[in-house]
Amino acid sequence: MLQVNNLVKTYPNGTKALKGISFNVPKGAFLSVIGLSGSGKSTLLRCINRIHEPTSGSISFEGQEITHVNEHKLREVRTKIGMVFQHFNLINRRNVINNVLMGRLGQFNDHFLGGIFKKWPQEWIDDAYDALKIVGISDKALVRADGLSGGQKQRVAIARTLVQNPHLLLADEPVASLDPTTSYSVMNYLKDLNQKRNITVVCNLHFLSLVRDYSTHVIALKNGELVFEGKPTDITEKWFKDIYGADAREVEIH
Ligand SMILES: Nc1ncnc2c1ncn2[C@@H]1O[C@H](COP(=O)(O)OP(=O)(O)OP(=O)(O)O)[C@@H](O)[C@H]1O
Repeated sequence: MLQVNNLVKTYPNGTKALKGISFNVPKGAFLSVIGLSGSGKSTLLRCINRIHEPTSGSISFEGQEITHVNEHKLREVRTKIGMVFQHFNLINRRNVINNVLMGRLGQFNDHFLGGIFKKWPQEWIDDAYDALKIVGISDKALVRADGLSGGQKQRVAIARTLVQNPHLLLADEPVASLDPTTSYSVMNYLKDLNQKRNITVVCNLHFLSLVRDYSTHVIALKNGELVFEGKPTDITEKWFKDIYGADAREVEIH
């Protein structure tokens, strides 16, 4: 469903963040992207949904080349690609239900002003409450986003993705700022999205224990290059040292 071919990203300051990355993501996969800090993981995700413009190379999504599409087409593509971030990206001064409803914005641009003035159609509001129930925080619907814990914020971000109903979810270190127990709970929601709703997931992760528990496929980046592609069980001690360096020790999250 996603083919990345020879993707290069050089930032304006000359940093070569991606140096020609190629890989395929099959439909229904849970692909983890691993690698040291600075290896290019966030840049890769941001190039896929064009938050950052790739310098060269191509990205094909559901059979369509999306690297050079116009603004109109790009907006349409983005309705099918959800994003979950390390720092949640909620609107802090708005309540939870409004944040969840933001997941519908891209699909219904005509209603944008309605959303801003809180005139969401009742059916959408009902859907948003259902999404909050799925992630277990419907009691927080009317609380401002800045009154939530990190784990609760990430569940709101996942509920926002649920109402968007994307075909592909890009998750950029979704549990990096959460405690281990909350991390597992958030990862389980992502797994449900992947398995029960058949949403393909591409997820940057730091902990290999999470990679082994949740992903079907793995790629590893090192200094902007793809150095490993395989299954989680293929990551041997030798590969671990290749990816993270000879002195690296695995840190488990339980
Ligand atoms: N906006 C930017 N302008 C210039 N350089 C950038 C920019 N964003 C990232 N970089 C650089 O690109 C390289 C890759 O960064 P990136 O954030 O993609 O890595 P990462 O693997 O996601 O790291 P982390 O795990 O710490 O989030 C790094 O050298 C980084 O300093």
